[in-house]
Amino acid sequence: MVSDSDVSEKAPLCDQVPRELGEYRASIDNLDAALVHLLAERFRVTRKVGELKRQEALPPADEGREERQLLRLKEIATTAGLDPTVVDLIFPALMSEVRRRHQELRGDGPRPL
Ligand SMILES: C=C(O[C@@H]1C=C(C(=O)O)C=C[C@H]1O)C(=O)O
Repeated sequence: MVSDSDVSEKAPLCDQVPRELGEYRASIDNLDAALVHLLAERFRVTRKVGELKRQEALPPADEGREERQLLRLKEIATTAGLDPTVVDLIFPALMSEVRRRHQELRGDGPRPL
């Protein structure tokens, strides 16, 4: 069983963390907010792509484009000093969600029984 004292040791209150940790976390807060804004913008643009694909009767997925983009982003990551495997962890999930939404826009998502 976890007592109250155990919990407070494992999850210190914000005003009890060392100053340096608090500063790092403030940076993380700002960076995470910026990432969410960038993601929102990416999804706004990919929705336009999905609408265009529906109008033009183009397939929702373009595997070649995804592969080229992943290669490009891994090169950028390496230049930025970031382990490129991070790109492989995040972007395929994003692209998969975009494809799912494109399919949904076409009206061929899963049908109820
Ligand atoms: C956005 C597109 O649609 C899909 C989603 C992609 C993405 O999220 O980057 C890339 C290719 C497609 O599978 C596109 O074709 O450009």
